[in-house]
Amino acid sequence: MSYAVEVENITVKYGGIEALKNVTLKVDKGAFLGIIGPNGGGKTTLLKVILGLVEPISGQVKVFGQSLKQAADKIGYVPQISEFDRNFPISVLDVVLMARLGGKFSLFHKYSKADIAKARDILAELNLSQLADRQIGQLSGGQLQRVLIARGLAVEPEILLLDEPTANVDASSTSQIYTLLKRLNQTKTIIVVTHDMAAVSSYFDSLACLNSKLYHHGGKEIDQEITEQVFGCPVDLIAHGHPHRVFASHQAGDHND
Ligand SMILES: Nc1ncnc2c1ncn2[C@@H]1O[C@H](COP(=O)(O)OP(=O)(O)OP(=O)(O)O)[C@@H](O)[C@H]1O
Repeated sequence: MSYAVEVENITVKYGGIEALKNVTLKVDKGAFLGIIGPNGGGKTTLLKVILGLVEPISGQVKVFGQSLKQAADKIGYVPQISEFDRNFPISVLDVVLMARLGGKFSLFHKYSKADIAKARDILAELNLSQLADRQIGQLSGGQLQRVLIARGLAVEPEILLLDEPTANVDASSTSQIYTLLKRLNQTKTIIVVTHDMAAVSSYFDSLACLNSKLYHHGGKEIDQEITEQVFGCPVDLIAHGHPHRVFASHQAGDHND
């Protein structure tokens, strides 16, 4: 089995803060991986290391067996919605088009017909065509999140990394977004940082638990010992009503599911 992403012995420090300690994570091609952990546990940092946006002090990352430089165009990124300035006066179509330029964005750039056609195709695939000319400031949270996914897909990646894609959306948009990701997973490796434990139980096929160190990577049924190590609190505080499905060793009958 070839790995989509191989993170080996990565350590990241921000000044005195050790955000990642010796993290090794090998993600199979075609995986739909959820990364969970407490606030400040290093989840975003790990995504940024995989993207080459944060430089580790030790360790290495490979994507499909290649260096990050060689494989940069194989990865699409959907940042946390809070990192995105929705007051920027730009249309939905332009958000997707800009991503096709990579780092070479210029206000005076003229997009090729092929770029415009591709951006429109992606919007159509995500059922967003009717919003193409809408200013992003006029979108709902769920719509903006799907536009950001469209932007992540604009580079036609083989791997899609998403940071909290359902943090600010309601239950119906959440299920729409995960259904969409599940569909995209038919052709892409998907890695999602999330606090959404319901998603963990119903959508992901594997799970990584991170709190500076990686405590678990494998099946999505994790035991109480791991959750206490990772979160430092009882399971019930994080399970949001889905303890049985998520936590295999949890006592049956403790909760009404
Ligand atoms: N640019 C930075 N400079 C300094 N410290 C940082 C920087 N980015 C992150 N950190 C620190 O590194 C640690 C890990 O942060 P990170 O954002 O990776 O965690 P996270 O698991 O994504 O958190 P959350 O769930 O709250 O989004 C935190 O202590 C954070 O304050």
